[in-house]
Amino acid sequence: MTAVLRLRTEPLTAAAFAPFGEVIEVSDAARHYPINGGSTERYHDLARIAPGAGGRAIVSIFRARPCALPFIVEMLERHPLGSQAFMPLSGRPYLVVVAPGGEAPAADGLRAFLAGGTQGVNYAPGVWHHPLLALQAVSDFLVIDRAGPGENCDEAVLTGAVRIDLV
Ligand SMILES: NC(=O)N[C@@H](O)C(=O)O
Ligand code: NI
Repeated sequence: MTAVLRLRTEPLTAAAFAPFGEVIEVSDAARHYPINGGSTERYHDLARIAPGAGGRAIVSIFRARPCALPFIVEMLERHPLGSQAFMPLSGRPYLVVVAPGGEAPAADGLRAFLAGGTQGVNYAPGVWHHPLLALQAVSDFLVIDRAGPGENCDEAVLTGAVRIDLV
């Protein structure tokens, strides 16, 4: 029987997520100022989009089916050559499961965040993360990541007898 490590989700905040990248959201903590004659407030430069050398930043939409809970995390991936940003378009929460960069993700280093429906995330290059985990219903996400030469997706199976059970 595989041991199950129960990983509780934590709220997504810029400070808590800082080791993994940025949170993309309307926040008074961000630099913001009025534009367009005052009709619009610009929340400026919220994430470091990094297409890497020879890469190009591309914009896509992911339509994701919801995952069932509790969710067993068995693998993570990373994009060593560029960042990857997700911005929810459907207004629903989703799960963000990450581990610090490095050769392989360690199960005891995993963090699980419950992202709100108006919070995006930008994974810095090389940050281990689980592929998109929508919740509740089919949800759309705007995705900004990298196109270009080179292999930009490493996958790692969580080793050891530990599986992460998100509750
Ligand atoms: N495969 C793909 O484009 N998406 C993943 O990288 C992901 O993080 O969801
Ligand atoms: Ni990814």
